[in-house]
Amino acid sequence: MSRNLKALIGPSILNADLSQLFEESQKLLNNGADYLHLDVMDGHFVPNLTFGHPIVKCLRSKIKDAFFETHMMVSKPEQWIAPMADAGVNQYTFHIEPVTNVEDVCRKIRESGMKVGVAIKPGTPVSEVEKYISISDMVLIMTVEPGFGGQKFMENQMAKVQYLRENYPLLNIEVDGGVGPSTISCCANAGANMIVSGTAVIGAADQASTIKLLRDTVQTAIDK
Ligand SMILES: O=C(CO)[C@H](O)[C@H](O)COP(=O)(O)O
Ligand SMILES: [Fe+2]
Repeated sequence: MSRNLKALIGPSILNADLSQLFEESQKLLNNGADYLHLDVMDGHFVPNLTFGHPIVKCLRSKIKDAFFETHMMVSKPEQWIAPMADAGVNQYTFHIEPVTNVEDVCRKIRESGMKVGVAIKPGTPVSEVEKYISISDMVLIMTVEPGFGGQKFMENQMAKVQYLRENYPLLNIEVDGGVGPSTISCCANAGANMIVSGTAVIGAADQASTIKLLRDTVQTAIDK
């Protein structure tokens, strides 16, 4: 795999104690998280609700320097670009499934100063997202049906990751859903370099060593 790639671990705070969002986030960063993955759900694209830009803005006011990725599980990603940029988001990752003009959304995200992530659900073919690689900074391959934390990792999604890694050696490929110590080798060997892990990290007795294990496993595969 290309040595120019970097293993990055972005814990998801979805299943954390959200009444303590700042403390939980700071703890993850103190324990070695490379970035924070913030799951935004609108109750329409997915059957669940979380939080939006006002909460992200509050978190940003207390955490100045961490990289924030918002995973936008929403039906109208275009609607939230400006508010999320204003809230201090660094990367805006959105699902392409409900969007008719993906190029337009990518351009608007970039113009607002954020990095662009494009995401697909397990049922969406990788060819659907491949079209947008040249105008994106990262592709997210979901390894659960989006909507809830704590679900079982879908190993059959690794074929998509493998295909992308073989064809795009320098692409940032993120996996999200059911990823933890027992499934990380699978992700690392397929070629993912950006790892979202929610339940496995939040619930770990030792967060720092869990984050380190995830990162070391992925970096070892990259350096092979
Ligand atoms: O996008 C998501 C769900 O839609 C979450 O990021 C994901 O589920 C992470 O949590 P876990 O590691 O517990 O699966
Ligand atoms: Fe997510």
